[in-house]
Amino acid sequence: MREDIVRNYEAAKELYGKYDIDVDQALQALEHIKISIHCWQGDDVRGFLFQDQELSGGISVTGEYPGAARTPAELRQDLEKALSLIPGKHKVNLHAIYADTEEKVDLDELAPRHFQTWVDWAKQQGIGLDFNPTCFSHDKSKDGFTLSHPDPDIRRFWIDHCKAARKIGAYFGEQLGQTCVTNIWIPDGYKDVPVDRLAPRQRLKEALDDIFSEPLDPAIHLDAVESKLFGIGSEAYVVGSHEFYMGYGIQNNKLICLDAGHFHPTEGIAGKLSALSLFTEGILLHVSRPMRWDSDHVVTMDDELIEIGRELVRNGLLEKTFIGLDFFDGSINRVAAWVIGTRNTIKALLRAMLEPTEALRQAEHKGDYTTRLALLEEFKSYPFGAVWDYYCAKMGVPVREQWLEEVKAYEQQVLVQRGHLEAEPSAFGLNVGQ
Ligand SMILES: C[C@H](O)[C@H](O)[C@@H](O)C(=O)CO
Ligand SMILES: [Mn+2]
Repeated sequence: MREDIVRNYEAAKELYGKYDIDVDQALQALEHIKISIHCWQGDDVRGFLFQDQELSGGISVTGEYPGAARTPAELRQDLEKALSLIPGKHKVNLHAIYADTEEKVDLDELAPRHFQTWVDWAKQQGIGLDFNPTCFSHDKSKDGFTLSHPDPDIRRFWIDHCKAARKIGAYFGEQLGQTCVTNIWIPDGYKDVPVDRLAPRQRLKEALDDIFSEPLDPAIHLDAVESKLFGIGSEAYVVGSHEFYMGYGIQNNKLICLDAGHFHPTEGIAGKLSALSLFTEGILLHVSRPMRWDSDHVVTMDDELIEIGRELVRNGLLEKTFIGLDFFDGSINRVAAWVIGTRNTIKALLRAMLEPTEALRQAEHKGDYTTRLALLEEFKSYPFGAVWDYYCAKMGVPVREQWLEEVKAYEQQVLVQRGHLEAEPSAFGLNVGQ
C-alpha cells in the first residue's frame, strides 16, 4: 500500500483515538455492510422483457448520455465495472423486467428459470440479489392502477405477478445463501382529488394479504412494502401512502421501505428510523436524492445522507436495516452514477462510525448542548477522508477519484461502441483520446 496513505491513516487513528474511537474496528464493521445496488440505473429503467414499453408509473428518467445497457449481458458487464470500483461485497437489486430469457413470457408467468443467468453471475461475483415485481411499464397498468385496480381480472394479474416475484426472490435467497428482500412498490393513484379514498386501499390490503398468504423462510426471503406521497399523474392521491404501509408492515411483520424521495420535499427519512425501529421487524431503505420532487438524482454526501448514516450507526440499526439505492440519471455516465452513489453511501456510514458518539451522548444527557454542537462541528473537519482512502486501498479498489480514469477508459472501450449511440463523444463532455 502507498506509504502516504498509511501515514495519513496512522495520523488519523491517533486523533480519533483521543475519543476512544477504534478506527480498525470501524473498518471491520464496514466490510460487513452490504449495499443493494439497483440494476435500473444502468439502462434508465427500461428492462429487457418489453423493450417497446415506455417507462410509466409516474417515474421518469431524463438524459441521453451514451452507453445505456441494451442486453442483460451488457448490464452485467457494466455492473461488474462498477462493483470493481466500490469497496466491499454487495448485492444487486433486480426488477422483474430484467428477466434474462428468450421466452415470450408475461409478468404473471415469470419463474426462477428466467433469472438463472443472474443467479449464476451473482454466484461468480460472490454477491447477493434482491428483487422487485415491476408494477408499471405494462399494458395492464396503463390507467395507473395495479393491485388496487377496480377490475378483479386486472387485480388478479398483478397479484399473480407479485406472487411469482416472491418465488423468484426466495430462489435467489436459497441459491445465494443470503436473504433476498423482495420489495413491492405500486404506482396506483389519482391525478385529481378522489371521492373514495378508502375503497382502493381496502382492495390493496386484500391483494397484499393474498400475495403474502404463502409463508416463506425469513432466512432466505423477506418482504418489503414501499410507500409514496405522489407521482407524476398521481399528484392528489396515492393508494399506498406512508400511513397505509406503515400500518400494514407493522401489523403483518413486513419490512417497511422508506424511499428518501417519497415524502414532502423538505421531509427527510433519517428522523423516522428510530421511531420505526421500535415497532418493525426491519427497515428497507431506498437511498435517493429528491430535488424539488422525486427526481431520483444520484446520491451525494448531503445533509440527509450524513444524517441517515448517523441514525443507523448511533442507534445500532445496521443489523435490522437493508440499505438499497434508488436513483436513475441518464444525463451522466451510468457506471459513474453507481460508483458515486454507492461510495458515498458507504462513506457516510464510515463518517458516522468515526464520530465521538459516546462523548456526544454524555454531553446531551447532561444538558451540555454547547459541547454537543462544538464537537459535532469540529468533527466535520476530522480526517475521515484519510481513513476512507486507507479502506479503499485495503479493499483493493481505487483511492479517491482514481476510479474516474477507469470509468472514462471503460466509456471509450465499451460504452461509446454500443450501437444506438451517436459517436460524437465530445458533445457529451468526454475527453476523447485521453
Ligand atoms: C424502479 C423502482 O422500483 C422505483 O423507483 C420505486 O422503488 C420507486 O421509488 C418509485 O418512485
Ligand atoms: Mn424507491
